[in-house]
Amino acid sequence: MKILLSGGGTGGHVYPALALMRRIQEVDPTAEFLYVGTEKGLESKIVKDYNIPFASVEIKGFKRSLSLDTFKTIRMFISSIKQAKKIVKKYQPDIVIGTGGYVCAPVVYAASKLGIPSIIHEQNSVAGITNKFLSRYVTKIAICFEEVKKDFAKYPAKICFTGNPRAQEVSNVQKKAALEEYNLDSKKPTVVIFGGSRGAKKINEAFIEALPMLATKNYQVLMATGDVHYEAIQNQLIKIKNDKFNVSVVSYIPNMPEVFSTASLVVSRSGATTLAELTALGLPSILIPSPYVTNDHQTKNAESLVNKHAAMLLKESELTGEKLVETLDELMLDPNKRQEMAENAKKIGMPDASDRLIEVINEIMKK
Ligand SMILES: CC(=O)N[C@H]1[C@@H](OP(=O)(O)OP(=O)(O)OC[C@H]2O[C@@H](n3ccc(=O)[nH]c3=O)[C@H](O)[C@@H]2O)O[C@H](CO)[C@@H](O)[C@@H]1O
Repeated sequence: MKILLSGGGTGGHVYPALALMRRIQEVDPTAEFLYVGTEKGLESKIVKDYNIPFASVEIKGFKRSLSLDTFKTIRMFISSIKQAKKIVKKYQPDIVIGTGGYVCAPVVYAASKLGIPSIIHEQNSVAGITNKFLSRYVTKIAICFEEVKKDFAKYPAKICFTGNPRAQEVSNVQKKAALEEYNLDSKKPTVVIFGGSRGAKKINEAFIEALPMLATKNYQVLMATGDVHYEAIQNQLIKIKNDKFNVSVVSYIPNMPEVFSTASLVVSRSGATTLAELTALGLPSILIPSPYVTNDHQTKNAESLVNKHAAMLLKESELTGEKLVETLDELMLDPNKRQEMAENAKKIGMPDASDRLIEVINEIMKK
């Protein structure tokens, strides 16, 4: 079977496609893959480590307000459909799977116009613009939250509840000492802090403010700042650093499933793929939704855990260094509370999400 995958912009759209690919490779080693993304998105970096061919189309997202740029973007979108059609015709996939981000729009649309079956995977509790646009053209719509059904209300027969493939991937990872490569001790209670796949300025600022307080704790911290913020953070660290710090700061954590397997608590944005990982593993978390996303969907994502006592919510508007440490202490000094949260998180996890999605693919292929 030849499968064309497309998803991009941020890690939350890329990792689900790659997790699904890895599971398909396990059950069908003869399956072939092509990944289509953009050169500028995070996918061009991430996919390199997965040993599959990568093709790119040139496209950018639409800005909300109308300007001269809008016309350029429309021209680029039309040209990206032509590029995508060329790629699809050449590769001749049996099925095309889009996991969100604007790059999917021309790719999945082109596939549908060429009569190739397709699936979109919506990770969030509120559908993205690209997936809403594509819902009309695709064969199936795979979802992870019941709440998102209303966004695809015109096509109820296409909807299938699968969960996020990344959930299955992380839950199958062998627990191992992954923290030594970050100069930390895998036996010590550890908090992992990151602001989604690209980092979050406000979380980084609170972390810097919290740093002198964190240095005195009996738990350790692994912090990922995001590539674009790393240099600025490094400069700040140099100013305040002393040798006693049990804190490690990196720009990105490439082996997150392994790191999660030894973490005691996670502090992060509430991107849907991260939440799928936390619930599959049963990891307690403090969620700081990004207020800068469409329809405030990260708050809705976070609430789906918080309402079930599976996570704590901390609003970005209330985030300071002191508040961060106070909230961390509340959980890190109370293992019972963490345990309760972990159990509640695990109850909502979907550790068979890839298998469910593979079943949908097989059903389509049979027809
Ligand atoms: C600003 C924005 O539009 N964010 C969206 C984007 O977020 P974003 O890309 O941040 O998505 P998620 O939080 O869902 O996923 C991040 C992924 O990157 C991984 N990771 C992160 C940091 C790191 O150092 N190493 C690493 O491997 C995480 O483990 C996870 O697999 O896609 C998500 C999924 O559609 C949406 O819910 C988010 O709202």
